[in-house]
Amino acid sequence: MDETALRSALPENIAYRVQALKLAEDGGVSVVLDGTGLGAAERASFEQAAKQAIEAVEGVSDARIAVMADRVKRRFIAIGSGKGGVGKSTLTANLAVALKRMGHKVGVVDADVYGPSQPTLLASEKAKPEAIDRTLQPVAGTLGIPMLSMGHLIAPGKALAWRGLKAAGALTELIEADWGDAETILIDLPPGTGDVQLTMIQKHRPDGAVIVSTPQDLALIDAARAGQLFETAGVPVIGLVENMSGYQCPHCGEFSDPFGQGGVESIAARLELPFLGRIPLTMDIRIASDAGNPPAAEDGATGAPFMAVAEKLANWLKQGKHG
Ligand SMILES: Nc1ncnc2c1ncn2[C@@H]1O[C@H](COP(=O)(O)OP(=O)(O)OP(=O)(O)O)[C@@H](O)[C@H]1O
Repeated sequence: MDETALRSALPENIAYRVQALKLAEDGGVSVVLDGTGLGAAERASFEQAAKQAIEAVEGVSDARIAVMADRVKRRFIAIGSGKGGVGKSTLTANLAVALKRMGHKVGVVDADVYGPSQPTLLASEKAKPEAIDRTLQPVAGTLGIPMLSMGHLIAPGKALAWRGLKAAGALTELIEADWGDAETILIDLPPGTGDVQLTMIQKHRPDGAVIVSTPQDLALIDAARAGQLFETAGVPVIGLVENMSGYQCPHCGEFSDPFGQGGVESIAARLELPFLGRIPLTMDIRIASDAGNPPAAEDGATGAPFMAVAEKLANWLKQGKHG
């Protein structure tokens, strides 16, 4: 029995992760495995399988297995808005599926304690996340995107009792969950600039923020305030998105601008922040998103504006700036 024989005793999916293997004179074996991309449950089962396989080799007295921690470089991107109901959750879900289709390893945290809607938008309402060693395990949403939502933790109708410090604590649990190999986590923040946002900024410091607003004046003022909160805390604002921008009547085809148009682009220019694009107000977006099938999951005109914003975000992620 030698180290080569011990390596070949390991199952193939474990053998290629061996970083070091040492056989001591007393027959004790230590193995170090690379745990990149493995969740807590997989790490535990790899550890057990490796121990069993090595200890089954004749002459081995004992096997000690160490699975090294995940070395994924992970970035958190906050999606915020000044006001509620401007489409922040819809944008988050569509950006997640768009990024996923572009090959990104993406995850979603729904931190919107006031109206957690990602379980609906990403079709994971029935899922119940488990905890392993007190670490939450994300559930699979649309296109298999790993996700966790305040909605998975809070019983329906109990959201009010969760505001303030409790919500901020829950946010930490969601952020520090077992994100496996996900490299980009989009965080759907509650609207405004309250406790959850402050915890996000002070404790978890996202790598960047996207601000969404409708074009009407009141929403714009609040969006500018949300943008400034991030900027002041040193969190780069990746850019502003104008949602519900222009409406085409499905009957007569005429375009109208119920909330005005171009307001977000001009406020972005005034604040010297990038403008990432506009998403029109369409019935298809609402129907598809609310049915757990965000339009960006498929090719077509409805999903195209989300894909365009996602490309700008992807560019920022690649270069740390806009190309
Ligand atoms: N571009 C759009 N066209 C049509 N409907 C939209 C569009 N964007 C969002 N909606 C609809 O508007 C409603 C509010 O959107 P959403 O929940 O994404 O907003 P929010 O800013 O996340 O709200 P909250 O304050 O609850 O967090 C939803 O019913 C959604 O389907």
